Amino acid sequence: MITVERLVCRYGDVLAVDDVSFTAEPGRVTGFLGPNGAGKSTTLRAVIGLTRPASGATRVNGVPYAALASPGRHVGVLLDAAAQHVGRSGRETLVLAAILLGVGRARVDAVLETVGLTEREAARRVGTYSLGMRQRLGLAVALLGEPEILVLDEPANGLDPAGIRWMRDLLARFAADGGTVLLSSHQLAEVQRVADDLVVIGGGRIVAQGAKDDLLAGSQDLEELFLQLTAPDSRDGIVA
Ligand SMILES: Nc1ncnc2c1ncn2[C@@H]1O[C@H](COP(=O)(O)OP(=O)(O)OP(=O)(O)O)[C@@H](O)[C@H]1O
Repeated sequence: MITVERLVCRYGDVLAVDDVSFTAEPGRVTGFLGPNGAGKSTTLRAVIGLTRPASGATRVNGVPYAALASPGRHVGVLLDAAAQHVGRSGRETLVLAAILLGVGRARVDAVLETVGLTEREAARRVGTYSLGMRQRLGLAVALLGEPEILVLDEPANGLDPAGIRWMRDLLARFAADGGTVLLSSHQLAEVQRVADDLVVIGGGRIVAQGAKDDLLAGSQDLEELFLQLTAPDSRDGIVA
C-alpha cells in the first residue's frame, strides 16, 4: 500500500504539490491523472524518497520509503525510461541492477521474458533502443526484485498497440495477484480500461478521487470527466 498524507512539495517559490492525500491499495490499479505541470511526477518522486516534502508524508507499507530495508524488493519504479545508460546493453543494465538488488541472475532472464525483450535485443546497446523498447527494459528493471508495489510514470509511452495491450494485461495481473499499482498517465482511454481507482490532481491539488466506476457515473468517458475536472474554473473537487 502507498499512503500520501497532506503532502506539500515546493521548488523554490513554485508550489508543485499542495496538500495532497490519497492511498493506493493492494489488489488495485490506481490511475494518477492531471494536466501537464499538475504535480504528478513530483508526488511520485516524493513517494520514493527522491523529493523531500516541505510538509506532509508519504509511506510505503506503512513506513517511509527510505526506511524500507531493501526498497527494490518492495517497490518497482519506472519514472523515466530515457534515463537508462545508453552505452550498456539491456542485459548489462539488468545484471547491474540485479547485483545492486542482491537477486540472482536467473531473475534477469525471467524479467526479459516477462517484458518480451529477445536475447538478441537484450544484447544491443540501450542507445539503439526505440522508446517502446526502453519502456520494456525500464519495466524489467522495476520487476527485477519481485516487488509487491509498482510506481510507474507514463509506462505506456512509445509502446505500439500490442505493447499497450501487453502492459495493460501485465498491470491487471499484477494487481489481481495482490500487488499495488500507482500509475501516472495521460493516456486516458488506457487508464479507463486498466484502473480500479482514480486520483486526479490539478494545479497541485486533488480535484477528484475514488473508485473509477463511481467517478465515471454520469460521464461519457474518462476524457470528458478529466477535461471537466481540470478546466481552470473547476477546482472544487469531488470524492466518490
Ligand atoms: N526541478 C524543478 N524545478 C522547478 N520547478 C519544477 C521542477 N520540477 C517540476 N517543477 C514544477 O513543479 C510543478 C509540478 O511539476 P510536475 O513535473 O510534478 O508535474 P506533472 O504533473 O508530472 O507534469 P507532466 O504531466 O507535464 O509530466 C510544475 O509547475 C513544474 O514546472
